[in-house]
Amino acid sequence: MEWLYLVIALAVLAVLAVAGGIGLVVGRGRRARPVEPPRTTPGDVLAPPEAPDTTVAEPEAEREHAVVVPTLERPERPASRLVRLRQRLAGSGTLGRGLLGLLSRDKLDEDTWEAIEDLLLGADIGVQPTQELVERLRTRLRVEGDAGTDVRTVLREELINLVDPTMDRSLHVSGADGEPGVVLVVGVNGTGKTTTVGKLARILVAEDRSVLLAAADTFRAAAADQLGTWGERVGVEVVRGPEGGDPASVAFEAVKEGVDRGVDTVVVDTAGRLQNKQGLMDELGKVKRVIEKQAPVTEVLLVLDATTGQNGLIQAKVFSEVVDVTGIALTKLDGSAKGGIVVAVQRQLGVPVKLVGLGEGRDDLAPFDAAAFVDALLG
Ligand SMILES: Nc1nc2c(ncn2[C@@H]2O[C@H](COP(=O)(O)OP(=O)(O)OP(=O)(O)O)[C@@H](O)[C@H]2O)c(=O)[nH]1
Repeated sequence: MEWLYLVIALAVLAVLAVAGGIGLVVGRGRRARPVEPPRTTPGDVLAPPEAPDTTVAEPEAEREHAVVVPTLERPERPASRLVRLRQRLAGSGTLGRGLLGLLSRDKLDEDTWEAIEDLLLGADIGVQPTQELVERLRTRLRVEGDAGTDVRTVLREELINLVDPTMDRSLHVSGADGEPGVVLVVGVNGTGKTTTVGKLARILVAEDRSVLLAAADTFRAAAADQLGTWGERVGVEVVRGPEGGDPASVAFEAVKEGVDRGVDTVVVDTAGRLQNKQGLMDELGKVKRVIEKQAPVTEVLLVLDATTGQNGLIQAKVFSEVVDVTGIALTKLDGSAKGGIVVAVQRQLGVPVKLVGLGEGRDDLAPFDAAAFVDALLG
């Protein structure tokens, strides 16, 4: 009989030992594993936002006891970003090269001037600015041509005039009396609004500003997640509400939080549903009104997709009638052979282009500069 007790006791001990072993393995498997992020150096073309995060994600239920050490990225400083413009505008190079080729002909006859006009119109510069530019070039080349003036120099000067170097292109991201600056970002769906908010947050962080983001695009749930990912990478928090909730209340909470915490800038992403002008006016009007119970909106940025040409301009016009737009972020300029849209949009909306989107990389948003832009066009 004793031998039977002995066998049972041994069996129980064996089972306990095996169970303990399994417990240990599961416990280890639960820990988060920080991953070395790719180095961000100026000039790098970074991966699109969908690139893997800097920490290995864990299932929600297992996250409770995990210690996640976030590794923050250091975004590129804005000053060095415009150098990428030249190569990214390669598609638009046809405009610069084409114009220079035509203007350098021995004889500038009517056919040549017509071809110049066609080239400018094809680059979306718009009818009125095209006529003005052609008139200026005709006069200057007639008067100065014989004196041996360089065609390229004349064209460069006139294009810069057309883009207007006198416009104030500074972003108003600071509030008065210690209040945060509030940047309201508006525009049609798909123009790159949320991406631009994320990229703008990086520009502000690169300039050592504290930032809070508001996911007031409650219409598209993924937009808030998208912003969360952008924010996480650079240590910026996102205030969000329930899906389908009131965008104005999210914006209000974010700006309130910004005031309470004393952050430098709050950037508010909005939904760009263009179902009708009245609906848009009601929604954006309300968002702006409730924000201003906390702090004035210092900048209203309209995001416009450069590849949509005149169509995009018509839609953009509706937004500019609904809110007082103070600056334009022109996205996807890298994919467009129609750099002339910069001139058309400024003329039609009467507002300066302040930022340009140059690609899907995280730091592919640059402050706009008229001379650098024209130099990139001329190649
Ligand atoms: N090539 C290029 N792609 C861009 C640029 N800016 C944004 N995109 C891409 O455009 C697509 C749409 O961007 P989103 O930011 O989701 O657009 P959205 O306007 O917020 O869209 P909704 O949230 O639906 O209103 C994404 O694939 C972006 O990566 C740019 O400057 N260049």
